[in-house]
Amino acid sequence: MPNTQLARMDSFTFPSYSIDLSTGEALFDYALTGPDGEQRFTEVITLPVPEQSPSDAAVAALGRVLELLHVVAGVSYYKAAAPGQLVLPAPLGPAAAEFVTAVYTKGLAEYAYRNQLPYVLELTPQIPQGRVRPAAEYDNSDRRPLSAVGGGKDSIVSLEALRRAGLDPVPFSVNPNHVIKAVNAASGLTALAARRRLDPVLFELNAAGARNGHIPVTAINSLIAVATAVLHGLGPVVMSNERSASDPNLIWNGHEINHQWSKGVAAEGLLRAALAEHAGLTEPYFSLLRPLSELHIARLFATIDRYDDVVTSCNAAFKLRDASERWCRDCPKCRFVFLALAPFMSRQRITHIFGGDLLADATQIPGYRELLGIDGHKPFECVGEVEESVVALSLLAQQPEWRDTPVVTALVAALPDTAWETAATSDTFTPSGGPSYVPPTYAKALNSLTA
Ligand SMILES: CC(=O)N[C@H]1[C@@H](OP(=O)(O)OP(=O)(O)OC[C@H]2O[C@@H](n3ccc(=O)[nH]c3=O)[C@H](O)[C@@H]2O)O[C@H](CO)[C@@H](O)[C@@H]1O[C@H](C)C(=O)N[C@@H](C)C(=O)N[C@@H](CCC(=O)O)C(=O)O
Ligand SMILES: Nc1ncnc2c1ncn2[C@@H]1O[C@H](COP(=O)(O)OP(=O)(O)OP(=O)(O)O)[C@@H](O)[C@H]1O
Repeated sequence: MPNTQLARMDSFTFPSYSIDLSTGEALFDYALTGPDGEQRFTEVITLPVPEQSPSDAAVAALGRVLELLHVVAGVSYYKAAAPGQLVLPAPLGPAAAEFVTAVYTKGLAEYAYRNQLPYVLELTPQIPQGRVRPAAEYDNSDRRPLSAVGGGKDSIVSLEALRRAGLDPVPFSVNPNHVIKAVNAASGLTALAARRRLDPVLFELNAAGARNGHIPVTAINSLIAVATAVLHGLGPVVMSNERSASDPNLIWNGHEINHQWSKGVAAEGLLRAALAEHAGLTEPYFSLLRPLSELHIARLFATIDRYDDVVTSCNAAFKLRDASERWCRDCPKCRFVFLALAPFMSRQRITHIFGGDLLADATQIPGYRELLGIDGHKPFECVGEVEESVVALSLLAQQPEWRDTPVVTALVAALPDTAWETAATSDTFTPSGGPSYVPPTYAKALNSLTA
């Protein structure tokens, strides 16, 4: 379909979804419609099939989770045209409606900003009138947790904390690539995986110049994880989203633009409430690392060495096409993670993990200036707060192994005196007292890493 026609699309709808429990394959249909006709899409999500048939209660709860997933996974196709009307397939209660609205507005905020589409930030879904049948309560809170694994340091910290605390986690990933498979192998635990196949038509439209941009992928992965946990009779989904994920990159037209919105604490609260209301799940989902800074997580990661040969946090390794083998060593995430880990491990160990030494490379200085808030705004990537970067630099500046490297020397000279005062009084290593949904049974799990 030519892009002139796509640009005239005025409505996005959700014609149907279905699941075949014998194969785990769910089909989610979407449609963009306008005066020139219709563009249909089908996304295929395949859940792992359990050995034992799920109970009737589990199947009922699963159906409700998939209803939410159908609507949320539509963001990938909605964004190809961003019509003004978003017409939901069925009535929703207030909590589910609030969550879905937030996914399409706050979750697409970076997309709206980059494409200069301010109305997306104010989108109000059209929700069919009618009563939503209340969900039966489904309490799986005391079962084994499903621990989402993304291949990076954060999910490794959670997985090890849960394991050492005796909570017997099951690793889980969507579309595990070679990095995730290697992390799972290093853990020695038996993992579950779901498959997600975007409609290839979307890539054709993208190649032809359709609107494109960032989507709240964690909201989609999270619901796939919850669906898998319910289908397998497992307990809560444990995420590894840190406190800095809640910080916006910038403010635009009075709205917060946050690349990591669906990793933030507000999204976590909305998803939990939607799952409780719509699917009856009492303890479905939380982030174990929510109270911690990235730097604090990096310090915990440094205490674990069994994943050094495989851990990879660089997003370039997770592209659908032309992915990098491991760390690309030239993106904001590689720069930030290197800076965050360096104070807590030897130069030899970190150089082994990354395949190179970023602080010895003067061409990295401009990128580090952005992370430290000297130039530009916080990059649109999963990176910590400016204050965390400043604290990491202040630690490196005191270490003989690091203080004379070209990058550390240049950055120390560039930072204003006020930054050092901020670093000296920083609460980076104090868990925040802000909102966190970690249940009491799990709250002490992180101590198992430092004990
Ligand atoms: C790996 C990556 O960073 N991808 C982002 C990149 O996309 P690119 O074209 O370079 O590569 P692909 O990921 O292979 O995507 C190909 C096209 O498919 C579209 N698409 C992909 C996944 C999906 O669920 N829906 C889709 O429509 C995509 O738009 C591409 O056209 O740039 C894109 C545009 O900015 C980003 O949307 C891609 O981000 C992925 C969805 C992704 O998985 N990104 C995570 C690594 C990521 O950014 N995570 C954030 C958390 C964000 C959140 O709120 O969940 C983080 O860790 O901070
Ligand atoms: N493919 C995936 N399948 C399931 N969960 C995922 C996947 N990718 C990321 N996640 C989860 O989403 C959350 C955010 O991912 P993120 O990439 O920030 O974490 P990470 O890979 O553990 O660590 P790092 O921040 O070092 O990259 C984490 O809880 C992670 O476990």
